[in-house]
Amino acid sequence: MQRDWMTPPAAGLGVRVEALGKRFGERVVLDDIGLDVRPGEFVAVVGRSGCGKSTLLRLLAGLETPTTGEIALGGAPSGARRDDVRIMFQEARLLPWRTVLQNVQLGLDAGDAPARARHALAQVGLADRAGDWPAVLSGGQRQRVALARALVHRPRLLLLDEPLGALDALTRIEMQRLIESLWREQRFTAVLVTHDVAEAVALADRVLLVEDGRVTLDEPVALARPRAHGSPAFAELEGRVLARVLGEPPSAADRLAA
Ligand SMILES: Nc1ncnc2c1ncn2[C@@H]1O[C@H](COP(=O)(O)OP(=O)(O)OP(=O)(O)O)[C@@H](O)[C@H]1O
Repeated sequence: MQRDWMTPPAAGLGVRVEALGKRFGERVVLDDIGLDVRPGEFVAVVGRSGCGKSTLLRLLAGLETPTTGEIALGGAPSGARRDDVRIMFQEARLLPWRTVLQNVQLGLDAGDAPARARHALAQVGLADRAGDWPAVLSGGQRQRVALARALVHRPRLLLLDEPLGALDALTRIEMQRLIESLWREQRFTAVLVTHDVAEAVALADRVLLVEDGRVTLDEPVALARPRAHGSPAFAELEGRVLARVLGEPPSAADRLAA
């Protein structure tokens, strides 16, 4: 029988951020962030280490409170954490004394929780590992479990804080493909923080650069999906965004294109 939780959620949540600032003591981390993410859009945020990317994601998740400015999710002012907004980190953060299935069903009401968790595990290709302990999984498999733990709540906004940062290059590309196919199927809005400009260009509709507490670049990625790493158009865009992240002057070709 088809159940509600087997179908994708109604629509992704739109995100609107205005004049967002965050200070920790005297340190101004975010100064004046403006951001508009359409429902169902996939946006990547890049920037140098320490520029405040994770802080921005934590603010969107309701894990931090803004010092100044406003965040609206789905048109409503955001405050506390909400169930349809999930966040995934670089570490899977699984409970080692619980099985894979128990980790995924944490936080669900009893009833059909095991069936929902199994469904989410199947979506990430781990249907046969439900009874395993986290310790026997590879790093990539643990991140799949973390992804299932987010998906089981049918998120309308998925926040991804460098979730593939600790994986080897091949596993990373496999996981990128999995995230992209789930995003296409489930239609959640996605905001990905990554150090890897190629990952941002592979997955995002737009790449944003955060510098000096502001968004200083908003680059649309108009390449057809799935995107071929290394194609000339991919490499050109990746090189251009990377140069901006590193603060290098534009090349002659960029100046002509601008
Ligand atoms: N809870 C906190 N208390 C004090 N300072 C903090 C706190 N959280 C973050 N910061 C500071 O805010 C700045 C931005 O941190 P954040 O983790 O958001 O950067 P990031 O761009 O995600 O960095 P990275 O790419 O290295 O992960 C850093 O200087 C960090 O020390």
